[in-house]
Amino acid sequence: MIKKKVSVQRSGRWLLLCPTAHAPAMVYTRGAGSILSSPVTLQNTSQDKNRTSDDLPRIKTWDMLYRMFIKGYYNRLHELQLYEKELYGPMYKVDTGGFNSIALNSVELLEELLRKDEKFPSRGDMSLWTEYRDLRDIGYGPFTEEGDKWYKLRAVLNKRMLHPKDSVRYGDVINEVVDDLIKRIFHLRRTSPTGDLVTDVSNELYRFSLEGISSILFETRIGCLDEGIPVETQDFIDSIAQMFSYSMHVVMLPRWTRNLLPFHGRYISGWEGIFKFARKMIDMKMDAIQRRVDTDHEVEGEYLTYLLSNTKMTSKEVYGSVAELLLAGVDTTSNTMMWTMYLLSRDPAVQDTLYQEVSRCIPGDKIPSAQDVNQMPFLKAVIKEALRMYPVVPMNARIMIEKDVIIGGHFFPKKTTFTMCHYAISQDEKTFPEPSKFKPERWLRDGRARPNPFGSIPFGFGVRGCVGRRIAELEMYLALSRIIKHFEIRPDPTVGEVKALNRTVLVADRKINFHFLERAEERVAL
Ligand code: HEM
Repeated sequence: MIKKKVSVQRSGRWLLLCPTAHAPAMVYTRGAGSILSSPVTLQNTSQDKNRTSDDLPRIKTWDMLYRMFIKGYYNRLHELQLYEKELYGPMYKVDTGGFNSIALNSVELLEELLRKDEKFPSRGDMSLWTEYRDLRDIGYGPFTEEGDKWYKLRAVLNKRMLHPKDSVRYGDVINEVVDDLIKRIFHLRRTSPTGDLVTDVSNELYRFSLEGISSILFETRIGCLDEGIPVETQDFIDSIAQMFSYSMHVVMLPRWTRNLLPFHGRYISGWEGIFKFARKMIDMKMDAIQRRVDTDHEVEGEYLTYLLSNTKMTSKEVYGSVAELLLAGVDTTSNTMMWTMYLLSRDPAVQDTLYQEVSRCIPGDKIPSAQDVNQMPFLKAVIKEALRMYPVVPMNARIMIEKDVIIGGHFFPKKTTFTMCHYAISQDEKTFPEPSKFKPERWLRDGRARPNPFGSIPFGFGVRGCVGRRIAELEMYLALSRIIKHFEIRPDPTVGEVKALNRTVLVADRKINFHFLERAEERVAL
């Protein structure tokens, strides 16, 4: 709550400029291949001190192209990590002319790198995203900003978002959206031919996630879960899809094709649509705040109100940051929920354990609150395990900008790019026995030895880690606990076995349907 009289600034800037960061799809969609056939083991001995990247197994352009386009890894780059680890061991060099990096593919090397990370960690070139902002003079957000400016921006954005106790304040807002999700599941299954089937669940979860994150970031509902989505909201959804789907063309095609081919124009028009909507929502909030200030009323609100009235951010800077928070917070959360439900649907025993915990902690018609979630360790473990098996951001990057670094006994000069193979690392049976089994219990703090924490870090690590982590977790906990309370989720046998594709994030290779069987003891009026 803001008590003092505040004025909403509309001009000036205190940050901006500097390329970088990542859209998970862009930075992470580089792959590789090689001519080496036997595994290589790296040892950390004193003689390694003088080793450099020249001593590492090397992957060249044609190997990469062969693997991606002939062997079909283009869409399955996460699986390529497993394949390459078999061939080259835990550290290898990707040297494809335009893109050079050192791939780290073991938990030890990953930990070593992240513990040596710099004060202002960097993920790499993000000009794809900054270009539009430069064109329209919009501020950079947490993804695209770098260096000291990024650090200061994160200090502002982290407040009211990153601390576990911060997420509690969004519990009621999220629960309203969860109410609508549950109602929508009831409606969809009722109107299905079998009376319990919901088709294309990913799409429903996308709508839920977008509504959830928008209701936090815009402090208003945008109607994604309504029967007929409002036209403006639909345009916004289409713009997001358009921007992402034309990103790859923009990355792959040379600049001179931009005036000849339609792709770059469509990419830019996707951004236009995103910012048109975001600007409208933010301006509406700003006007409302200004009206209250002008009439000497208290200004009340949460995240957006805080950004607009408690920080020195200008509206253009707020547009930039809010748009990036929003884009980062939809596919990630919705696909994690989808994979979690997929795993639960195939494992009735785990699903039942979860149901027992949920119904014990939230008996009767009680709606779980953010605090109640802390009484449900198995619920948390289920999502943690789903993120281990399907880390929606399966690969990430770091560039050591300022300093040389030694990793795994090898010397790397500053400006070296490292790719972190999170997917393969989280499948390593040394860290996770029976890695392909869905075993949430491995995360319980019940006296058993816990896995190396770097084995699965789905939200990244350190000061550059995910800013939306607490919100994403709360959304998933509140939604999943309610779904499991009402329904037993069963697979739709007509769908068959689902594989993951490495697109913007890890997505399913087909539309997924579930049967939602209403639990007799939970039949409550909605
Ligand atoms: C299951 C859900 C999510 C997962 C698995 C996830 C994962 C990640 C990962 C792996 C990173 C990179 C961290 C690093 O480089 O160390 C990241 C960054 C980021 N995430 Fe998330 N994320 C999720 C949800 C969200 C949500 C809901 C938001 C917005 C509220 C969000 C906003 C961001 C932003 C802005 C960054 C860039 C931070 C920076 O560079 O300073 N994410 N996320």
